[in-house]
Amino acid sequence: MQIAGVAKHLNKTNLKLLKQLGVEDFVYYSMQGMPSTLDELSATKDLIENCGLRLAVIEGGPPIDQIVLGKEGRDRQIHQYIQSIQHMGQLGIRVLCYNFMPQVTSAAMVVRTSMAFEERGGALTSQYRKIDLREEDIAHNEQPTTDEQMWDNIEYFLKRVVPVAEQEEVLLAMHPDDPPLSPLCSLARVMRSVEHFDRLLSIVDSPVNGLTLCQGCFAEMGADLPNTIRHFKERIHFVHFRDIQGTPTDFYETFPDNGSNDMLDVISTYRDIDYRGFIRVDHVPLLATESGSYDGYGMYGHTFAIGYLKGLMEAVFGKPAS
Ligand SMILES: O=C(O)[C@@H](O)[C@@H](O)[C@H](O)[C@H](O)CO
Repeated sequence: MQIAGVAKHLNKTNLKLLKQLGVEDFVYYSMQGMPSTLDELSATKDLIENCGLRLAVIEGGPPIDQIVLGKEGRDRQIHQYIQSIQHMGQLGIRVLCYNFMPQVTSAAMVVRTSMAFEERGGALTSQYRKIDLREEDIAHNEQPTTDEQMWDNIEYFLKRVVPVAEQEEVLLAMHPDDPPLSPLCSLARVMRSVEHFDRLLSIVDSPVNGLTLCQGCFAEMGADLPNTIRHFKERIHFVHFRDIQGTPTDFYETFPDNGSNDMLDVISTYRDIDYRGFIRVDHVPLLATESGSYDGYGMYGHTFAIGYLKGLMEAVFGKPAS
């Protein structure tokens, strides 16, 4: 298992910071799409490599909104999706983390009711409380959707994309819905339980059809993390390292050392299943040294969480050879 670093703002300073923390691999993260031509993706890879890191994971991926809701533009988007997977294959980028949340607005994807909940020492973090969610928080013009429509849309997508991913040796890592609750404002969200992930994996039973073990989301589901990791084993293609406190309908995100799960046990479980993929730090609280509003991607918080993760990994795997 290796740490891959993420920086919402892809610039040389952040890349250099990750390198200084001892990170060797990088996650390109954008919910607005990814470089769409081979040349653009190759230039992004060069920028990252010039700072001494490898481009290992694409997160977010190509536009998927039409695919998710089964709309008339979905074949065009699938065509673009296939091309992007081919580009990744050509450039040796082996992991694609994506999600199937209705992408009607960013507010309809990772849904929170507060972005200013106070964690330890007043560090800002996010909170979701079902009772606080109002319809107008997720304004959209879509017709209500059902679970079975969403499953049909996933199947339509996977049947066309998985064969290409197999050929290109690109691992597809479906990220859970966050929060894993459905429907939210009349839109169904199916990636919300261990059983539903089993169904996802069986729709096209290929080794490349896998998941992102987002610790935060599976914890939000109320799932036991070590058992869940053992359950999915080799179909885990990517890991998000974070934690929460609370229940599916009332939780807040925590520092990774301040949540409800035993992180040493969790990291030991990845060793037990011989997980060989990447793990990245996910949402972190906003610290006093930072300005702006909370978005989970402050570099100070990431620096703390990477250090903590490195310590856990050293305890479990031993000191890496220098
Ligand atoms: O901060 C985030 O956006 C992530 O926690 C996920 O929502 C994840 O990146 C996406 O779902 C991947 O497509």
